[in-house]
Amino acid sequence: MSPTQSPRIVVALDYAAEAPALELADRLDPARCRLKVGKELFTRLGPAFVERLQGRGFEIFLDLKFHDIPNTVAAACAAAADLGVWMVNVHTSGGLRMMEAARERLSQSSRPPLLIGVTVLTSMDASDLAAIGCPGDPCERVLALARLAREAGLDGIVCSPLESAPVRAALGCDFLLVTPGVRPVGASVGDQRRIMTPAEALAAGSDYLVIGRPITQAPDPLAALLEIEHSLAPDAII
Ligand SMILES: O=c1ccn([C@@H]2O[C@H](COP(=O)(O)O)[C@@H](O)[C@H]2O)c(=O)[nH]1
Repeated sequence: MSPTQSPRIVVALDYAAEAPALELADRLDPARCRLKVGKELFTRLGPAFVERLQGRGFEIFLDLKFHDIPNTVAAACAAAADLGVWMVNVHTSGGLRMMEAARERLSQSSRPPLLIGVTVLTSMDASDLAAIGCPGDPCERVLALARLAREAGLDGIVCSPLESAPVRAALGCDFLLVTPGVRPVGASVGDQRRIMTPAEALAAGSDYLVIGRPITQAPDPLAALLEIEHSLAPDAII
């Protein structure tokens, strides 16, 4: 990969403790991937852990999926901006005013992170949605929430790669599609429900592939990452 190219794989550092997470980070190259810090490690280790990773040169997706009243979410986004993260996210189901408040507050930051809206969790299928009172096709719901996120001025959404092509067709190219629910051929699906392979996800129009357990739980995480990169080459770069 040339230095001018930007990595499209975001490794989800979902570990129960700092040591294995840093052990993996120390084997990874910030030029080849970004890292995602989510609820588990952030709750255990806090902002200092994010700073340690940033100190090693990694751009960080702070995946805390803020979902609260507008004032609270805006303030949390400002805190994420102060931490210097690359990307932060909120739940689109928090509504237009909440997303607008986050956008507005980040516009006051000198170095705002990308602001991304979570649509329908990739662990949910149509029956899960129906059970919470939202019957219908997950893709239709993702499209509706994506339009709302765009109206609020967000930079993009989290969705399944299954929705990348329809969202691209509806909303165009200048809207980031961040997709978990990525499983290499043969990998365990786990709790994910709406999935594609890494190559399928890129071909469908995903900008960033969020991949956790297929890398972090592999006997050799670095080899697993390299295998995924090879499955994507030469399109794994932007
Ligand atoms: O809809 C969503 C939103 C976020 N995630 C997060 O992505 C990773 C996926 O990890 P895997 O081990 O590759 O399943 C994880 O941190 C989730 O919290 C998501 O999966 N779906």
